[in-house]
Amino acid sequence: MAKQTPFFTSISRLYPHVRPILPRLFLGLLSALLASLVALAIPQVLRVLINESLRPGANVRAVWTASLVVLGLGVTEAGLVALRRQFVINPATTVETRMRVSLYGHLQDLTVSFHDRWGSGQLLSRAMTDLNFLRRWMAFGAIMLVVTTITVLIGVTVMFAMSWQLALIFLAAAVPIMIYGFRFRTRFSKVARRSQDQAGDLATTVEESVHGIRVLKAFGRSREALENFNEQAKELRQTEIAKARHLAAFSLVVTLLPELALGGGLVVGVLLAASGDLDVGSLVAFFATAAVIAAPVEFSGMLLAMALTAKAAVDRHFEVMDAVNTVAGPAEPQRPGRLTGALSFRNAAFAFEDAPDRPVLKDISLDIRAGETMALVGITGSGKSTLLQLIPRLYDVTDGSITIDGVDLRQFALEELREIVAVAFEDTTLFSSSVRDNVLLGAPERSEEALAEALDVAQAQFAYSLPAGLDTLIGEEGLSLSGGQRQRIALARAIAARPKILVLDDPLSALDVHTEERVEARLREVLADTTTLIVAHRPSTVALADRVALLEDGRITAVGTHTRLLAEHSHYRHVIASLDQEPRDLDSELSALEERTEGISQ
Ligand SMILES: Nc1ncnc2c1ncn2[C@@H]1O[C@H](COP(=O)(O)OP(=O)(O)OP(=O)(O)O)[C@@H](O)[C@H]1O
Repeated sequence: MAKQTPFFTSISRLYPHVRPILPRLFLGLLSALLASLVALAIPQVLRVLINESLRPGANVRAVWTASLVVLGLGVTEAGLVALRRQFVINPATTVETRMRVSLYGHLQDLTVSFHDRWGSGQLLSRAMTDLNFLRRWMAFGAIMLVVTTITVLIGVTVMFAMSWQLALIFLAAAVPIMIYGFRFRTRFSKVARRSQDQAGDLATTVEESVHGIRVLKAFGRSREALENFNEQAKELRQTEIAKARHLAAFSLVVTLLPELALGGGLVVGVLLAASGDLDVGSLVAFFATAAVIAAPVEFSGMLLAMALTAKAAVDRHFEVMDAVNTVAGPAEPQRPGRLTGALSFRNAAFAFEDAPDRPVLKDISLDIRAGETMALVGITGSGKSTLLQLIPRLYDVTDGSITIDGVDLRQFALEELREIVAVAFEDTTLFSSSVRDNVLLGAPERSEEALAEALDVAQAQFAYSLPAGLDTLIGEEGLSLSGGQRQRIALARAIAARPKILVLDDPLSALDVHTEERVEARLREVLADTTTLIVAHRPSTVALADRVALLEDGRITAVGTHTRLLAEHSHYRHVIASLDQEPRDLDSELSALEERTEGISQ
């Protein structure tokens, strides 16, 4: 459960965003306040009207004048309400947009560890629902809360001025309202927060099931997914009902008590008028004033509920904005004197944030020479993908260091590091845009040549035959590509970035043998002067490498050529044998390799 902060501490955090629009908000507030004061003035005109027109020999012109004044005040009040809207709606949408953009920017900066922990729906609901609510609160709820408070205070003062005895009856009704209001605030805050969090969880479930719709259908789990969703939706409904109940109970109190005061006040008022202690005009004006402030008082429950929901929205927004980006570039970045792409791990270790005592990578020391291609081999779960993700600093080492040409990754400007290192993961993500944009995502220059070469190396020529060629929309909202096609586009994206260091996480796993052979042939040429670390799940991928590093339970246990490791390392032989789909005779393969190597060296 998030820790509760006082209301004003939370709301004051909006100040930097609201500051630029404060003058317009203030004008909006002023319009709303004037509208309320005009409404409060009407009973005073009524008082004069009654006292003047009902007395014997009254002047008929005075009746007309007073009626016209009442009409004029009514029109002015309507005009001022419209003016409030005019003043605040535009600036409030500006604040909403700015906060949304800064949230999105911050989410882009935050670490992968942060995104591992946060459900996408929670972030979605913060970016959309919470900020949408905050806009409506700034433009209406906050202003009306201030105006209502001022109106009630002025109204009560006017009522005291007209008859302190009657006003005291109304004041007595206000005491239980305030006590109840305090309890309402505490209870409502909790359910408001709970409902917003549950709405976020519900959004995560929708997102996940839409994303995984094929799996759910294929495994016939749609019914379970629906039941799970139904449960979550019911929980949210219960919370919403609890919210509505709290609000209804408070609204009942704020409506009923003034009505009771009105009844009691009427009896006392008539007695005062009968005894001559109060003139009839003041009696009517008193109750007309009470009627004017009755509406804001009744409305106060809703306004308070809006304010508490807005506070929860602010807290939720800043929970994300306060998350610190631990993977940031240094204030004074360094770069190597000469960038060759030599990559070194020095006693590097890594543990995920949720399991700090169980390091996934331990004491990794590995040197990959500039231009060298090294394959990373290990059984499933040994930490290969995790190790690759350390290189573009998707995660930071928890111990030791990784350097490029002697400079620690953490000393590079982050943008520069990510220009030096390009990645292609097995699980490819394509964006909702054209093939061209997807491939050139990280390219230093958006040239047709770079695009064509990258597609050629990745053997992704199929892209030219798509309905709109390279301008075909792919990704979530575009054309669906096959797994192998997606992988080749992702590989082309990594190649088009022309990195010094290429990090490939089993990028050919979905390709058929022939396409894989062609990609490998072209990759060999490209990789000639690019330092490459490639996770290999197939012996054919291992064959691309100059040397192989064997990862066993998070440790590098052997480094060498494929031939040497086959000859000397039993676990390596075991891993290679397990990678192969076809049964292989490793001994005869080794003899053949040795013969070939001897032939070359002679
Ligand atoms: N985000 C994460 N949070 C916590 N633990 C994780 C996370 N990602 C991976 N792990 C754990 O780290 C270990 C290594 O995972 P990793 O994906 O690096 O293995 P791998 O060698 O690439 O496996 P595979 O060959 O199956 O892809 C696994 O035990 C996995 O459960």
